[in-house]
Amino acid sequence: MHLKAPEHQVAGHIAKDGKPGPLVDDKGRFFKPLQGDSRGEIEVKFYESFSSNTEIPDHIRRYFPVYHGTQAVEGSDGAAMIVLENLLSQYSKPSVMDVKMGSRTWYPEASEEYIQKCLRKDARSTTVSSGFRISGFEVYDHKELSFWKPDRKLLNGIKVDGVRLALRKFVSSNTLSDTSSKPDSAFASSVYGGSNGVLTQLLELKTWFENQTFYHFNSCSILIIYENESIHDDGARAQVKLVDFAHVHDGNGVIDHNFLGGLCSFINFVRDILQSSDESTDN
Ligand SMILES: O=P(O)(O)O[C@@H]1[C@@H](OP(=O)(O)O)[C@H](OP(=O)(O)O)[C@H](O)[C@H](OP(=O)(O)O)[C@H]1OP(=O)(O)O
Ligand SMILES: Nc1ncnc2c1ncn2[C@@H]1O[C@H](COP(=O)(O)OP(=O)(O)O)[C@@H](O)[C@H]1O
Repeated sequence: MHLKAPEHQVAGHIAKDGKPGPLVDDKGRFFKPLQGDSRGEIEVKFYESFSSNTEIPDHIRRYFPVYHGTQAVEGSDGAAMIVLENLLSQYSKPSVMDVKMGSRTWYPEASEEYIQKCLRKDARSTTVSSGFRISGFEVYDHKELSFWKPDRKLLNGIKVDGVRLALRKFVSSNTLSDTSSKPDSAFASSVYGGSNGVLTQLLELKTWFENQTFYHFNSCSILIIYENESIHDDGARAQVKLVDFAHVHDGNGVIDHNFLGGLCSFINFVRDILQSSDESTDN
């Protein structure tokens, strides 16, 4: 089995200081290291529960990576990995964004030290103010014919205006590293709009979150993906997926207000960009 580091990972842990990072194979699978201090265990428990939960409708299941169990991986010093569907395997020039949901990324059962660390990051980013933060993104630059990724440290500190700008850059065709040029939002309607676009998918998820009480998706991310190669012909093939279940808890019959609130807020940001790009094409 030939394994390599994923080309378009936009957030989360990477192989560093002897610790394994995620890997992908050529058969469409994504291997995520089992994280220590119960996180790996919690994520496996979630995937086992979710994949056998017969009350999850198919139209919702498609928003989650397919789970293929766990496996000790030779290429990674025998480390145990969670084996998932590689969400990017069918994309050749993907733009990818990771949006961490919720107005708090901590939960009462966590250690005081962990809560304090989360609180600092939540307050410094748009987590507290807007109910989500952009954790990372990478865009295909149609002018430079290469991928562009903003600096993670800078991205972590952006405020609401920065989020609006990032959401526009994510769907723009002009040179993205040039801070003086205004993003043209050329792909806003093909990526965010339409019956298969991001907004429609987010609204479908919202309907489920308004009712589901199985799980509380603490610190979970929405991954947005689209294809640049086919954007002018076959379309953007935009997909919304949920990833990172290392802090999911039982919902115990209670709505996940933290995720739902963040989702509603994120929907409003996406809708605003769609509306403003419609207005600019009308003029
Ligand atoms: O260690 P850090 O500071 O890189 O924090 C990780 C976060 O990075 P960031 O907030 O972007 O700096 C990281 O955030 P992203 O996935 O990159 O959005 C996770 O929150 C990670 O925790 P976990 O894997 O969800 O348990 C976080 O790891 P832990 O601090 O929880 O180990
Ligand atoms: N199933 C997947 N297929 C493809 N890429 C993925 C998948 N899951 C996660 N990723 C990539 O890895 C990043 C980190 O994933 P995540 O599960 O949040 O890891 P961590 O727990 O280290 O934060 C995501 O932002 C995304 O770029």
